[in-house]
Amino acid sequence: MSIPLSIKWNGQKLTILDQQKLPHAIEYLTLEIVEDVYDAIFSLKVRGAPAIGITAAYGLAIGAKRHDTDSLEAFQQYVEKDAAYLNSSRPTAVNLGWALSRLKDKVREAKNVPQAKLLLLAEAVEIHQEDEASCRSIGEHALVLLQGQTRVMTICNAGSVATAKYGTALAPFHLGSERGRGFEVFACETRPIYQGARLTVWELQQSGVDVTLITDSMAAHTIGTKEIEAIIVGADRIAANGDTANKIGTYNLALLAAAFSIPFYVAAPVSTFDLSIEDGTAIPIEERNPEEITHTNGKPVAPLGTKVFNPAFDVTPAHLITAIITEKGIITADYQKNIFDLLGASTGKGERI
Ligand SMILES: CSC[C@H]1O[C@H](OP(=O)(O)O)[C@H](O)[C@@H]1O
Repeated sequence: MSIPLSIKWNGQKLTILDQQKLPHAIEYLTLEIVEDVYDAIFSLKVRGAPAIGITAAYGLAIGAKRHDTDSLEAFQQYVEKDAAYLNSSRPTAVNLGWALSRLKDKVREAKNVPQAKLLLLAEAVEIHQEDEASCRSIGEHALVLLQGQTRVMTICNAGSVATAKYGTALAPFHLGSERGRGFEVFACETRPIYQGARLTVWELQQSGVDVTLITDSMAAHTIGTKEIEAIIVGADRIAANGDTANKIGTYNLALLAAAFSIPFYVAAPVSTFDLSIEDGTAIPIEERNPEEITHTNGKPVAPLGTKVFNPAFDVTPAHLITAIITEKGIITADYQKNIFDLLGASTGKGERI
């Protein structure tokens, strides 16, 4: 797979692929301080639930290196403050808070500040490496599920650049291409910031996958006329009952899948599950700058001062989801029961994974 990695850590330096420059430029940014990481996440230079979590983890670790104190208590307070700041960059993807929580837990194991700093960094590297393995496993499980299905639709970008590597929803296409398993993918452009047109199309072309770009409003007509056989999407937060938050427009596709009686799959690592919430009504939905809708290339399209509603995500009810594909396996309804079975009895209600 010849797609540039979204996140690089060389032991000293954190660099990210600037996703706002894709697909026409491959540029990496070095993030040196916590504020750089916050800005990179907030401005979607790095985006995608898993990639956000990995980047924030490194951000917390590099930020902690700058805290010169011998007091472990003071150090832990600094880390808590930095983690809260990074966690405020975007509200919907649970991977952000999940990754930061893992690092904060590690600090509590430390006996002194130098050890705490090493533990933070080691945990960030661990999260990064785990995600690559998880995405590859999701791709393998998804290939099994998609057997006999060639024409598949997706929305947004749940691809390699949104993760450590391979992606979630796009993982089967990247892996399949390496094995001569052909797909015809129909990518929704994903207004208002075009993750589908800019990122998914580019990724799949890099992997030699047959990809066709459509506007979001073409989805129903395309499913019917092109005889789409399945829809597969990523996720930003999955509640205990299986309700799933993903890019705005995903709910539309789930309704269309039901109307056309085709399967609707969610692909996500277990780090995207948030068992502390019963259902999707508790998932915070990010609302972004109205100019993402009123402007194109910085120029106003709508009349100035137009009232705008710009939610970046929607929530698909579990009953519209055919299966959730994770690195640990595939789950189907009854999600409430099967999610806990999949994750083991240790994750009781109210615990994050
Ligand atoms: C595997 S990426 C998951 C998820 O994140 C994306 O949102 P954004 O581009 O705003 O970061 C999109 O919802 C993907 O499906």
